[in-house]
Amino acid sequence: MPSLKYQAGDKVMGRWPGSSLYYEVKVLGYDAKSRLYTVIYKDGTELELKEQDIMVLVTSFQQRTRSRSRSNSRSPGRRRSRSRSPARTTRRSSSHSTPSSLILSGFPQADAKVEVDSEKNLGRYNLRRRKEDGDSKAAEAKPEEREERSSAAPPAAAAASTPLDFGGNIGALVLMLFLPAWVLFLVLQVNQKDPSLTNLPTLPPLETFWDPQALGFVIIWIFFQALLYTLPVGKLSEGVLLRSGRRLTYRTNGKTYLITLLVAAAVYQGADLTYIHSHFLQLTSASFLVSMLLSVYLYVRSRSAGLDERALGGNSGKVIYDFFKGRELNPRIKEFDLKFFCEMRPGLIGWVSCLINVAMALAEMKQQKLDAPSYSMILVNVFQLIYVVDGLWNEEAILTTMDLMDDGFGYMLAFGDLVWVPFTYTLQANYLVSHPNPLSLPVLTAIVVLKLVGFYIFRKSNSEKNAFRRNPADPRLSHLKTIPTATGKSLLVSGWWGVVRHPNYLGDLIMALAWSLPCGFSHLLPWYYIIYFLILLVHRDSRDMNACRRKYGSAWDKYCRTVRYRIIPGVY
Ligand SMILES: NC(=O)C1=CN([C@@H]2O[C@H](COP(=O)(O)OP(=O)(O)OC[C@H]3O[C@@H](n4cnc5c(N)ncnc54)[C@H](OP(=O)(O)O)[C@@H]3O)[C@@H](O)[C@H]2O)C=CC1
Ligand SMILES: CC(C)=CCC[C@@H](C)[C@H]1CC=C2C3=C(CC[C@@]21C)[C@@]1(C)CC[C@H](O)C(C)(C)[C@@H]1CC3
Repeated sequence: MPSLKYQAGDKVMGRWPGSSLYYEVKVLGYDAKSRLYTVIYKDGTELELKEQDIMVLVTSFQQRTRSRSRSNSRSPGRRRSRSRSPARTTRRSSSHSTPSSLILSGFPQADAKVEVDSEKNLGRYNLRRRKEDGDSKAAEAKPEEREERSSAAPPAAAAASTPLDFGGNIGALVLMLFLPAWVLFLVLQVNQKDPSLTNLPTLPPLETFWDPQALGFVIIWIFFQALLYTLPVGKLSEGVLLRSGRRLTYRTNGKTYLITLLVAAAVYQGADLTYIHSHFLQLTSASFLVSMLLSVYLYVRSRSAGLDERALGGNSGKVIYDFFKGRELNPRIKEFDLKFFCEMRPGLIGWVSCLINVAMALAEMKQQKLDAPSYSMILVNVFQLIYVVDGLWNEEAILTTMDLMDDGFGYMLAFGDLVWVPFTYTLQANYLVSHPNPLSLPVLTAIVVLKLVGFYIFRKSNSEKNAFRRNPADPRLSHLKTIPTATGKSLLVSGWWGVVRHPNYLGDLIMALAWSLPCGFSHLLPWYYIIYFLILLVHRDSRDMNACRRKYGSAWDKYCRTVRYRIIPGVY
């Protein structure tokens, strides 16, 4: 490569894709067509980088010399503080010719210009490779060592260059208009005697949508849940390490309150919950209003969030897209985490525990003049109750999901949590109120077995990944094979995560099937959930694949080669 800036064999600093972190890499070659350098990181990860993502390596000698001269000019106080905190970044000397990106020796500082602290940085980055991939414990570090190393993993600042999902601004705008319209369609359609596709509902007069009492109930419900969430009862759990270098704590007390609510509902049965069924449209529009106000609040406050507090995917600078996707990663009012609260409490608990689904069962009894809910209704209620109780029981596991780790909190999740989940995930129960579907015992048994199989796969796979991410050295996981990655984190390649790349989605989809089956095959409407869910999870899977490809580079490719299927073994 004669006329090139970097030659094969050169040791340089290469930017880690999607981040502002630079690590030592060796140049392997250059592709004139794509104008990309192939480089290899110290752990063996090979990536292709643009020239602007590469810079000259600052050697330990140069570094030491500069550090010495710099530290000589520093106040003793500053020197002391540096040696006490090895994870701190160092300021770039003005004479240094490297780009103003970040090369980190520890936690990233979004707005700081820092320089290569190569000795320390490389020491941390120089991962011990496994003798073989299957030798899981040989190369795994102690948890505290792992924690330290993983501090180098998260990208420094929310890059505006992160690829846009959903078709960017236009796609986000279309979705923002389409999603509420779709909810409205479902809510109106399910009340039709014949909810088939050839019999579309007519739009009711505008004043039907507005009911101050319904708005009052929605606000009271949310504030009641917020009050329960803030009481100092229950466990405090730690979230994952953030790019800002912080770890947030969450009060994971959902199950305590779910039990309290269920007991309270069983004891106090005087309330006429059928109000929920008869005012479903008004409750939906009231919740939509609340989610809209919340989204505006979230967008406005995100303007004062630091770069390292913004989601990588929601900080594009495109107003509509960022409003939809969510700009701030973990918006909090003091210790009150808005995203965690909205995702786990008002909508989720409202969905099943003592409100919407139960209200549908009561409405069915009233409308069909039954002494007890039908078997189909009982199945749907019990299945979804299991799902929500499980979610709250394992609340801590949500801290390692995409929503909590990667997605900002904006319209998508605010609307999803407060409108989409409570008012569309209840569609099967809503449908059964006026469209009975008697079940024979063998069919009922088959559906129960299907649900249990789905639940088993869902729970086991989610718990396996959560346990591994929390403590990779957990002795209960010692039998699992892993692939090391340049970030210091490993990827599970056997167990559930060796079957397909998203075994948890597989379990979730099987459960979704079991939720629709009790409604029979007379209409497509109650099957909407599984169709939507399939689209959501396939899209989510590809978003995650792209994000992991950016995070883990060739280690991810290796994982994909080993575990070939994404969600359904042998099919997809
Ligand atoms: N009912 C509903 O409407 C919905 C339910 N869900 C459910 O929520 C749950 C969470 O889903 P979601 O947040 O989308 O995704 P996951 O819980 O699957 O999280 C994906 C992350 O897991 C890590 N990961 C991926 N592969 C591996 C591996 N081989 N070894 C170790 N870690 C790995 C990666 O993060 P990293 O490496 O950074 O840790 C990746 O970004 C699922 O069960 C899903 O079915 C999701 C959406 C909607
Ligand atoms: C179309 C649209 C607006 C999509 C928004 C998607 C949200 C509805 C979902 C994104 C991820 C979710 C999760 C759950 C509910 C649905 C949303 C918010 C979840 C809380 C359900 C209960 C599970 O046990 C779970 C905790 C694993 C799950 C987490 C993801």
